[in-house]
Amino acid sequence: MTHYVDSEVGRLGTVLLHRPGPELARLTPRNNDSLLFDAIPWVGRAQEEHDAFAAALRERGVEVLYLANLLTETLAVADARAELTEQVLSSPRLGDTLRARVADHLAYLDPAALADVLIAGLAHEELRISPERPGGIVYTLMDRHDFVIEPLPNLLFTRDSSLWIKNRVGVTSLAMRARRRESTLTNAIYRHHPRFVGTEFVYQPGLEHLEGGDVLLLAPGVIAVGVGERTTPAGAERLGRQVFAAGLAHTILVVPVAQKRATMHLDTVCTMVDVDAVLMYPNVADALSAYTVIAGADGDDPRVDGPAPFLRAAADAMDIDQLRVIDTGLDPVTAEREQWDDGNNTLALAPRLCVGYERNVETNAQLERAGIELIPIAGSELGSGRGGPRCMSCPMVREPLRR
Ligand SMILES: NC(=O)NCCC[C@H](N)C(=O)O
Repeated sequence: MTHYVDSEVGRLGTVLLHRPGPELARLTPRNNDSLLFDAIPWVGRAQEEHDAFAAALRERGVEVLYLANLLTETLAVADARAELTEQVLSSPRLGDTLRARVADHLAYLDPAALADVLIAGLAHEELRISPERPGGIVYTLMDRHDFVIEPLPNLLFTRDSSLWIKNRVGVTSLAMRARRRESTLTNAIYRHHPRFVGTEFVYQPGLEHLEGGDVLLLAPGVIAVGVGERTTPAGAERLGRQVFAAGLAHTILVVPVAQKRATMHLDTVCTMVDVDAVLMYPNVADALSAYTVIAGADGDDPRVDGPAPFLRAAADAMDIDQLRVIDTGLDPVTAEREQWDDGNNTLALAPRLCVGYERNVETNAQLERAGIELIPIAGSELGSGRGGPRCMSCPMVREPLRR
């Protein structure tokens, strides 16, 4: 099975999604901020919206893989099960007594039930504690709203916890505490699931912070990396070194993005909709700059040029006259509203064909006017975590772009 992605827009063949489940039901007004959601989603409706998203992809011939299924299959491999169990048990929050109780609890779960716990976490009252097997001081002092194992409601955004560059997978190093454990799951899947046997890695968890939402494959050999709230300059440098060493790219554009929730990743302000066109938030488009990092010859340090305006630097690196820009919204206020609602965050299924949230009416009209076909999906509940179709998808196979 060959997984291969060298652009943002080559015809999509296979994509990794996560259908939201019980982990979303963990969100309450007490914890939604720390779990990185702006509202409390209606879980059933979010699932319906997600099923419609997956159906839209399948109708266009895309193979949809679900993370929970891959995880369940991975947990049938003894080494993977041992590794993932060990990882949750190693949390210093637990202490030895509670750790032993949690270990007992996990040991009896079949792979599907264990996958559920790794994704949805374990609430205080779900751990059966008896007088013969007490939870100790840690369990006693826990608030009943605390989690013994924290849930992963942002697993929905599969874009961020792994990425593919050509035939290599990168398992990322997520910046926010609420998301760090996500990459233990993707790491285990790519290392142990039979589908991925022999796959080489271009990034590993534990390295400098890097999230997939910041990585845009502008053209074969040219990668833009946003640096801001989630990806650090050191993460961008590390990715650059690793892709250069593996011969996966010749140029990295390092693009500073404001460290704000609305612009947490580069793909919240810019996504590609054609081989030479981006959908971009006009309130930042002109201010966005890029440093061009070019692979050194024979292991020399890479060369860093710039800063230059992002659109100019990108066109030069891509070896095209210019990168066409389609604006989010029409006027600045609509643009701001629609950027917040992930109007920029489209997923391309092929050049000039993409999926976007239906609610971003002006942005979608702009796309149509520019000759881009938009497949609208509902996202009133899905969007409460601040992510759109690109964030909710990790392409594993795209038709290579011919240059
Ligand atoms: N690539 C993306 O922009 N992903 C969206 C992630 C949303 C999630 N609630 C987060 O704050 O990390």
